Amino acid sequence: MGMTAHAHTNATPEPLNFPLDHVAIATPDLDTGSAPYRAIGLTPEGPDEDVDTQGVRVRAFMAGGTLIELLAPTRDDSPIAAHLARRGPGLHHIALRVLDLDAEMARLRAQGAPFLNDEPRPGRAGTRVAFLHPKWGAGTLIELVEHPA
Ligand SMILES: C[C@@H](C(=O)O)C(=O)SCCNC(=O)CCNC(=O)[C@H](O)C(C)(C)COP(=O)(O)OP(=O)(O)OC[C@H]1O[C@@H](n2cnc3c(N)ncnc32)[C@H](O)[C@@H]1OP(=O)(O)O
Ligand SMILES: [Co+2]
Repeated sequence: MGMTAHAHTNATPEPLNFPLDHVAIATPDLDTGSAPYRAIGLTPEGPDEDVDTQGVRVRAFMAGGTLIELLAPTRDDSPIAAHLARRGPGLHHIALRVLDLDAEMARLRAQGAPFLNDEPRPGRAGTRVAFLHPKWGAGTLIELVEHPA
């Protein structure tokens, strides 16, 4: 079916800019936060990962092509510890995948977008990440994430 729809049906698809990479959920405890996703039938992708520069431990569940990431704080000064204290557990941020993080940061900065970090920072699984302030994000903390080549 559909063989005539595209001239290059079997070609590797071009990687897209801005697909939804992950949705992140703050939890005081990864097992507690994971319970609903395990009950639904998802299983974690590999082992939990500590991202020391963000003060978080991450457990990722693949849901279709998008991850649901549970984030638990590993330090008192973790942004997740602050979030849990002020806003409680639940949705924390969304992350959009970009092909060239440095280029997207420069482009958005030229429009006045307020990045929370001056330079890209290490994220889970060898990624580089940058965050935009939730006020600018119309109430949502937005992350841009670039995967290793
Ligand atoms: C592992 C890695 C990966 O994906 O690979 C990760 O994701 S690490 C994920 C963890 N790392 C990060 O989140 C790093 C970036 N985050 C931060 O810098 C911080 O957490 C902020 C987002 C700036 C929030 O810190 P803080 O609340 O102290 O800032 P602020 O006082 O300027 O708050 C400004 C306003 O934003 C609101 N606000 C705070 N956190 C929010 C959130 N997650 N979603 C939506 N709104 C939020 C506050 O209630 C406040 O609103 P009102 O003024 O109306 O009260
Ligand atoms: Co994230």
